[in-house]
Amino acid sequence: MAKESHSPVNSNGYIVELADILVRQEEHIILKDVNLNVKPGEFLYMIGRVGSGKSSLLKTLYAEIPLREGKGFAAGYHLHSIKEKDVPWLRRRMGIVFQDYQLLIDRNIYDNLLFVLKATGWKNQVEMDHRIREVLSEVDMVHKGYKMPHQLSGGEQQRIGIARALLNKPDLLLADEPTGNLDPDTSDELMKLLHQICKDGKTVIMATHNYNLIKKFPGRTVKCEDTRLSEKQQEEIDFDQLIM
Ligand SMILES: Nc1ncnc2c1ncn2[C@@H]1O[C@H](COP(=O)(O)OP(=O)(O)OP(=O)(O)O)[C@@H](O)[C@H]1O
Repeated sequence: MAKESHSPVNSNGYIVELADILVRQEEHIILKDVNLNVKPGEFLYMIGRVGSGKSSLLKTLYAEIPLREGKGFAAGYHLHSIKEKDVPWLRRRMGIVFQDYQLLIDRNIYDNLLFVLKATGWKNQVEMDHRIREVLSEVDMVHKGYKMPHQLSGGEQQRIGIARALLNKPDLLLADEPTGNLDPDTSDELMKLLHQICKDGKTVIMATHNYNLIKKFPGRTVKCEDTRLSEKQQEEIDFDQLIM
């Protein structure tokens, strides 16, 4: 493993490197002997049945689940030795997108984004305003800042979820079932957006159990299955196995 660095990439050239890690939820072993290398700019799908450990692995990457066995590196930080005080800094290097959007329902979109900027240390009003406009433009929602979350469709709310994840210019975007609540057409639009964000230079790791999306938008794929993580070639994926 490379040493801690301010660069999001370690000396092996990876933005994520996991070596023989074990993922537990309480006393249960969810995944073991996990090895994974992700290069900057890659789009990686993480697939597997409900309960196979996709969310747990993502939570390990953003240090919600502490890494106690094995070694891990993500976006500039060693996960096996990261200090509590550094976890917010790790999270600033990652954007996290959730299935249920997790917008604050008591304020409009602009204020949702402003809240995150202030919470992550931004102070200058002009700079915050500029950054909010930039991210809204990236997700094609520039005229929707005044809307309340409930006035947006699910697809639009998820675009805002992505905009929020981009606020601090993360190197790595983690998306946990981002299309889980969306209809197929809206899911396709969102996938195009995520792939565009990847083309623009970000690394994207996306957990999904919707194999049809991978058929339409092919990409490197790893699967959580029977407590193991393994790489799958496109032809090995059973596209008929659509588990919603
Ligand atoms: N907080 C928790 N405490 C204990 N066990 C948990 C906790 N969260 C998840 N688990 C268990 O860990 C296992 C893996 O769950 P996880 O959410 O990582 O799977 P997943 O592949 O993301 O599933 P899904 O597609 O439903 O999100 C499941 O058996 C689940 O019941």
